[in-house]
Amino acid sequence: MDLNNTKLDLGNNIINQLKNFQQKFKIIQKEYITTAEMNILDNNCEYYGISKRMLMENAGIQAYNEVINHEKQVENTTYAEIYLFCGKGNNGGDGFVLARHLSNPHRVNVVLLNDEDEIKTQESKENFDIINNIYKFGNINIYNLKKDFEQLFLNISYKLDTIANEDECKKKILFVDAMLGTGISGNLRYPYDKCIESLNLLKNNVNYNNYIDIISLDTETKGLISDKIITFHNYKDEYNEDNFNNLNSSEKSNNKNKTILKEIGIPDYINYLIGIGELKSLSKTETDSHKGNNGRTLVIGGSKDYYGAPIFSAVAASKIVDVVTVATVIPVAIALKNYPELMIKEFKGEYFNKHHVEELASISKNYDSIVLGCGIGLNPNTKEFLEKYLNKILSEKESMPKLIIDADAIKLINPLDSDDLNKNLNEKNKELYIKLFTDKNIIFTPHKGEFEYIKPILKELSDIYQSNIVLKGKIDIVFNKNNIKLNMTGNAGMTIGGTGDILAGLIAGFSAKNDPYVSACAGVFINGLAGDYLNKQIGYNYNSRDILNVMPKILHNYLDF
Ligand SMILES: NC(=O)C1=CN([C@@H]2O[C@H](COP(=O)(O)OP(=O)(O)OC[C@H]3O[C@@H](n4cnc5c(N)ncnc54)[C@H](O)[C@@H]3O)[C@@H](O)[C@H]2O)[C@@H](O)CC1
Ligand SMILES: [K+]
Repeated sequence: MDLNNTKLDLGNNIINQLKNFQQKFKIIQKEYITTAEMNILDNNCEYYGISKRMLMENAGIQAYNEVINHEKQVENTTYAEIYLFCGKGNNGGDGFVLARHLSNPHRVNVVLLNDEDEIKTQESKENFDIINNIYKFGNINIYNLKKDFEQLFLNISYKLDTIANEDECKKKILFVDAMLGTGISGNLRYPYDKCIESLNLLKNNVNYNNYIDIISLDTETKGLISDKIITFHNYKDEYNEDNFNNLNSSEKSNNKNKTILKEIGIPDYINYLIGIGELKSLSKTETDSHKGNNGRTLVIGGSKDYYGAPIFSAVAASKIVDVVTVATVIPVAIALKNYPELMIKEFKGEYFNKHHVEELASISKNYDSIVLGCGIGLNPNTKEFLEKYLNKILSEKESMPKLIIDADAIKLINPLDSDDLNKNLNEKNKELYIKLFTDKNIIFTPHKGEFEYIKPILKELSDIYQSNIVLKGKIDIVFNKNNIKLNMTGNAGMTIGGTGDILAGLIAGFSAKNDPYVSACAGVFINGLAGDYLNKQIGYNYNSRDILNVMPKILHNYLDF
């Protein structure tokens, strides 16, 4: 099964192939999505044309359907009043959409937790404006909680008393929690904290309890006890991490039982596509930074046979981090004199060998990320060097930089005792490749041929591998034990020499200060984007140096680096 033999028509056959790939390498996707991943998905939806405005409308309609179902749950119960507590983020935006749909025929009270001019996003503002335009005609009241707090909760208690007294008519009041969703950070600020307190008080009041329903949109705002959570797209329990983990098992299952998951128009395959989201999630260059703050990368590579590879890799990394050192052997170091932006650490000899291990291992811990392998060659001394070097730095776990293992290094560390790739893995350096493949800070960047050296190891360690693999090809596959994504950028022009070295350098640059998996995704994406940009300008007449030259422009276009 090979994703790269697909015809241009991607269709769902690529998803089936992806599923086969997942099975083959026992990639188990998590059942829920984290906030960071949701934000990446948001931006990727936008990148592929599914706007946040569309998603918000879908969320609001899905919530509307659920509210109506919930209302009907008890025989001829109706919501005499609905209060939607709306925050200033997009969770609040969902509330505005829901209010619009509920306002006919329900009586709807939109309660702003912040002032109108604090509403954060365009899509949320637009949905509030609609409410503002029609509320005179619809059954809609608008409150500003900071101004109306006392009066509002007095009104609510009065209405609850009235309903409680007319018991026979089965009326209820619905509170919708559209205060905070996945954008919550830290402890609740006023008036969110007081609002939650007041709602919980009302809910716990025996005189009112039967006449109140509380429904949370997307996530339960911290501290609120709601009857139902309508969450969108993937179930998010990472958001509830603080109180989710504190919940005991029965509460946890209750949390899940009261959560209903609604799809909002994000097609499943978008989860598998790399887009602008990964790039945007990377930490930005700190403005008031001093040298080294924005990452330090070490490139270990080069040999008598290849001197260009480590340079391509190092120059690529230098577009992202502010300190790049090339550790290489003398024939390459001479060529590096023309690259003043790079620091050089020179080692005697024409190939790396075991005498270089001590010194190189000791300087390695001063770096945030390391590229290992570009142009390093297949000399037997180098194989011995790699095994000793890797064993040494992998034994010092605490200061382990992110490690990108590329090109010949992938071949050299292969634990097979012969070139016959189907032979069993030999015991000789088994503990080395177990260390290598169970470290989530390690990223392998094989092309198809080099992947043959990795496959048998992944098979044997299929239950425990944690490292990241970038399987380069027409469609790049970036995966680890719990994630798999495809990269669609790039074109046939990218097969020129050096693009793999550039990719390794970009991933090292990104991963110096960011999550290794996301950095690997961002690396293949931006590398292909640069190639596509050049392809549009000059067809296939570009080389790796051209890619390096346009990289700052591409990075700037897509990132506020
Ligand atoms: N991700 C998606 O695909 C979709 C997301 N949608 C909604 O968008 C939400 C995420 O929107 P946002 O990222 O704007 O985040 P939120 O809507 O959760 O709001 C975040 C804002 O609330 C404020 N805030 C954060 N923590 C606070 C605290 N402790 N006390 C007081 N104020 C606090 C901050 O100013 C922040 O800007 C989701 O939960 C979901 O409801 C929907 O529109 C559907 C589509
Ligand atoms: K909420």
